[in-house]
Amino acid sequence: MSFGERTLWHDLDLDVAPGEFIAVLGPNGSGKTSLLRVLLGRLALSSGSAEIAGRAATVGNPGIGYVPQQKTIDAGVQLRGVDLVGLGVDGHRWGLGWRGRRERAEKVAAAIAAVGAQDFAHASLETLSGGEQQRLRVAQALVGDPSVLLCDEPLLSLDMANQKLVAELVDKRRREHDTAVLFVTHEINPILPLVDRVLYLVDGGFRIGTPDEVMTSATLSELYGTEVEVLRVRGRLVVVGTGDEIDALGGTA
Ligand SMILES: Nc1ncnc2c1ncn2[C@@H]1O[C@H](COP(=O)(O)OP(=O)(O)OP(=O)(O)O)[C@@H](O)[C@H]1O
Repeated sequence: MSFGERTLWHDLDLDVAPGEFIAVLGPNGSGKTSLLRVLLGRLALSSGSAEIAGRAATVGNPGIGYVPQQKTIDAGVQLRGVDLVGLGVDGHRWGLGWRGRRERAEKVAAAIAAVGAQDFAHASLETLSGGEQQRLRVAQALVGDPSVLLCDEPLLSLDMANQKLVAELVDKRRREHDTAVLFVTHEINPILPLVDRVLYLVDGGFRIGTPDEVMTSATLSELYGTEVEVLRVRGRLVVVGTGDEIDALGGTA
């Protein structure tokens, strides 16, 4: 994938199995969101191909659920949680008659229940906390019964309890429905126990493997082209020396 002279990645060959949980890591501008946009059919590859369940990536693929980067809901937007989740329903599938409307409402209610959002789904989104809004965004992504779930920084600006809750919702989905997950994040620790493989992008290069294979001082030093240390502190991974926001020292390497 290139933009003019700039190559985000090349020779990237990634096969994601049903039910697999892949964390996509990398510094700002390394191409994580671009990778999701390729799979969503919103960005064309410079060369090569991207397929979802054997079909070329296209816009509006009902097999994909997408949790976009969290944006605060603008004050004055009178959208409720049920409306947001309803936007994720593929209209054609449910028809327009009362039966279609009832099936649609049942789907929306089931998705809201699956993320435990019944108590606040009828409130205006602008009145909800970041964690509550994020649970509804996950419900919106799941309501179409996707076989692939793409998540772009879904834990951003959530406290630890809500990070855990949202990560567990995604994990439950892939375990119960064999949904493959690509999870873009700057913070691997909240999802470390769930991750099968890591795709780590840095400045045109990448590594793919289990967290134990990729998250090592040797591998990341090679990838960043500078001395990087990966430490394990109380079960958490601490990365030092990258000079970017993944760095435990906050980019002051
Ligand atoms: N349509 C485009 N045309 C030209 N350049 C683009 C386009 N889309 C993205 N880029 C560039 O590609 C690079 C990768 O962007 P991308 O948003 O994929 O990075 P990212 O890894 O998701 O970053 P962040 O962690 O900051 O969200 C950036 O330098 C961006 O400016």
